[in-house]
Amino acid sequence: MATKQKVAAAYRAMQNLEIPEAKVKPVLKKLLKLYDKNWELIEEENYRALADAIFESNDFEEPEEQKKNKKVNEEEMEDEEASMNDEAARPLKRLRLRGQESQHGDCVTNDSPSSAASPLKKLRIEKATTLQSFPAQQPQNKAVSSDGNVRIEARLGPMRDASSDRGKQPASPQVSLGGRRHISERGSPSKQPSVEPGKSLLPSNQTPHAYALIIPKDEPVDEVPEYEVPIAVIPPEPSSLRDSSMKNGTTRKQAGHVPVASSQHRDRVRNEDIRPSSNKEVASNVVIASSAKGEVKLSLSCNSAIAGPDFRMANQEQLLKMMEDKCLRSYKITDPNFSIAKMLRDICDCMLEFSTDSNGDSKEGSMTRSGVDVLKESEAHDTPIVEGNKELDILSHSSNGSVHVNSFSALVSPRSPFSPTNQSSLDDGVLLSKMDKSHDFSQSDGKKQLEDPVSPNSRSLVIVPHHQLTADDARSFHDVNDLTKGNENVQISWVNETTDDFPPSFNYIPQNLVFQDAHVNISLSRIGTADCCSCVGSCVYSTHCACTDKAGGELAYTAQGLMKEETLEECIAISHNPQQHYFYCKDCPLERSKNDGCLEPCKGHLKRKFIKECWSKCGCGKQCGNRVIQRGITYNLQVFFTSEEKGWGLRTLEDLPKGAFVCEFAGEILTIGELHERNMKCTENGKSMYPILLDADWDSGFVKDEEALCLDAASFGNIARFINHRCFDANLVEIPIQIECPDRYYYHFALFTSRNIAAQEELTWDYGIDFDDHDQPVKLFQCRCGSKFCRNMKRSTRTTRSVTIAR
Ligand SMILES: C[S@@+](CC[C@H](N)C(=O)[O-])C[C@H]1O[C@@H](n2cnc3c(N)ncnc32)[C@H](O)[C@@H]1O
Repeated sequence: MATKQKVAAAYRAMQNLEIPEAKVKPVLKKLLKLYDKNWELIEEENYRALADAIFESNDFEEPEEQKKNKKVNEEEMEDEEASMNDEAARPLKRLRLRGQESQHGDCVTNDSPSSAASPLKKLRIEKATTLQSFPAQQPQNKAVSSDGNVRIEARLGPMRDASSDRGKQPASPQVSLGGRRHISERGSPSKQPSVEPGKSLLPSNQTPHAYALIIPKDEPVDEVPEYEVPIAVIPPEPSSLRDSSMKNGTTRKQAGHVPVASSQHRDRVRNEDIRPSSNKEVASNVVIASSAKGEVKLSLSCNSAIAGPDFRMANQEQLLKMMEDKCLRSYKITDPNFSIAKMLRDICDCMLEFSTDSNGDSKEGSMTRSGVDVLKESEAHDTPIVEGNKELDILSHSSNGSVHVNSFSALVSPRSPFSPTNQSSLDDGVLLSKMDKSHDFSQSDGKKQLEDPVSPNSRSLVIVPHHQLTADDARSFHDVNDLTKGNENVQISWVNETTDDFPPSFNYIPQNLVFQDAHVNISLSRIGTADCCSCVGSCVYSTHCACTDKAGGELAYTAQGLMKEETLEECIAISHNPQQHYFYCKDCPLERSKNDGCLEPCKGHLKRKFIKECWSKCGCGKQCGNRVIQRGITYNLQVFFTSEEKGWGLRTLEDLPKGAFVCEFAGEILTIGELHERNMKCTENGKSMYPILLDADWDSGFVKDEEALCLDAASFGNIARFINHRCFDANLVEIPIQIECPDRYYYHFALFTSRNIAAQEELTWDYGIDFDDHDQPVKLFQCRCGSKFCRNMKRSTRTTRSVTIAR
């Protein structure tokens, strides 16, 4: 049949579905382009691909940017149209390419003119974003499109610097699947290094490619968000593969189904007619974990018991082929170069990028991770020695009916000797993606390095069969990415490049908690009209705000959420010249708490400038500019082992502007009496306390014992417990923030940057210690702050400040 007739036949078929020619034409053109004019694919199943594509294009409104692309593509298509009538269909290049490479884990990106010009593919690329989530096991992470499918996107190739996204909305909702790392409401700089996959995956000069995965939902979804997606195409499914793709519960239309007229209707068809029969109990699991040195372990498990007695193990080739076909057909992946092995390596890349960069995206969108414990780094991980296979491999079945599929590539791990282990979460094998230390961002020059994509050492994948893992190896697959255990808006990783030590064990609490006796009375009834504002929206625009009035009459924060220069300088000046701001209690609660019969005179407390933030009883909203610290940590930080014998420390992974809120010092709220008791116990058993007094307002009147409070972050604390002391020129300054209490005996101890801080710099704060005063609640330490103003070296005669932290 001549092309003209084929076009006419397609129009007719669509006419039967009451689709006007005008709608068919542009989609048909795109489809022809996508299929390299292979009419067979378009005609199959009564033009199902065409109909689906038309419906998809109708379902979603395209964003401006896509429309622009579309226009360009339309122009590109003009030539196509001209030749539409006379050119014979060319061979199916994309499928052939895919077929060629699918036999190999490795693939070469197709940048041929035809693929580059593919409008559909281009639109996909527009949509590309970092893999934020692997939501198959986490329904709450699924982004459900209006056709009832769940969409995950993974990006292959050089990553866009996320900082370029600052202040912009994600291109489409699904892009922000895991908004966690983009949470910064003030557009905090969140740099994402442009890490590229290894040489074998993608030549350095290639443009980014995107894979778009749509996992069919298995349950009806009542409310589905609308997504802006490009025209999606479901290529017809050859009958030879149909059975296999249906088996695992993939919701596909049966052959011969006539596409229906709306996405809602299609949902119904899928849910009612084609619902998988028995996949409710599918017990598959994806475990992704990484170590401090950038190794990523992927473990995919599926329960073979569900397949019944006829279960047989697919060989590697079959499995790859089946999965690739499935992805290309069922999941609407339109990239002909798609390969599963490559996708797995991409997951490793994304994981590495996710865990090492300062980009944002995703607490909620984080990949599915098992609760692999925080465990130790194995030294044996450092030197890969054997060039190995580059393919996906199926290692073994386990005796409990599970099958473990492990992927490996490039290099075989040098680890040895190995001994059997029964790490249940690691099962039978691991895929490790290694990042060469010389390219690690944590190197001593303090700057993140972009990986050399052509260096075989820059990142490689190594396979370590599970049965060869020692307990030490297993420990390296800890949940390194988040010391906060999901308690903060951002994940905070740790790294130790100096010793074999783990971070100390403690309970992470994002906010202060009362230990026992502390009387922190937070109640709405205590907040009078003078203690909360009646502003509407944000107090930034308010002429009169009761909260800011309390703190000096002016909003303390800039529109970007930074502490205003003037306020900040005032706070810094207090820290720098404490003598001028000391006050002395007549009857010091601290001395009273010692209860040793000899009441000593008060040694002085530093009166600080308070900031009052708005709170729940205020008229303003949650986004009010006068609510900064209560939104929590927003910058990318990392705990690291210092090289100056200070133990662990905290550093920033991104540049921080002056006046930025870093974190609050959170811990157990103790009465001063409890502090004293605990101090004595700790002295006896050699334990540490990290106490700070909440004494910045003790001069306001007689402080009752139960109101004289302090915080101890040693056993229960947040990330601030890792911040080391630096005399005088520390880069953080403490500022008391009053939020939910009208009194100032309880307040939040917030740490703000006192200057611009470059990425990788250690964050420090002046504890205000007088290193000459040995009559302090806790033991002093030998200061190694390195400051030229170090009080420990100079043995200053400065009096004791009220804040004391010692080990
Ligand atoms: C709040 S903790 C800071 C985190 C601590 N480095 C760790 O490893 O967990 C305070 C303790 O860190 C150590 N430290 C903090 N600053 C220090 C400094 N400038 N020089 C030496 N040790 C320091 C002291 O042992 C101190 O008791």
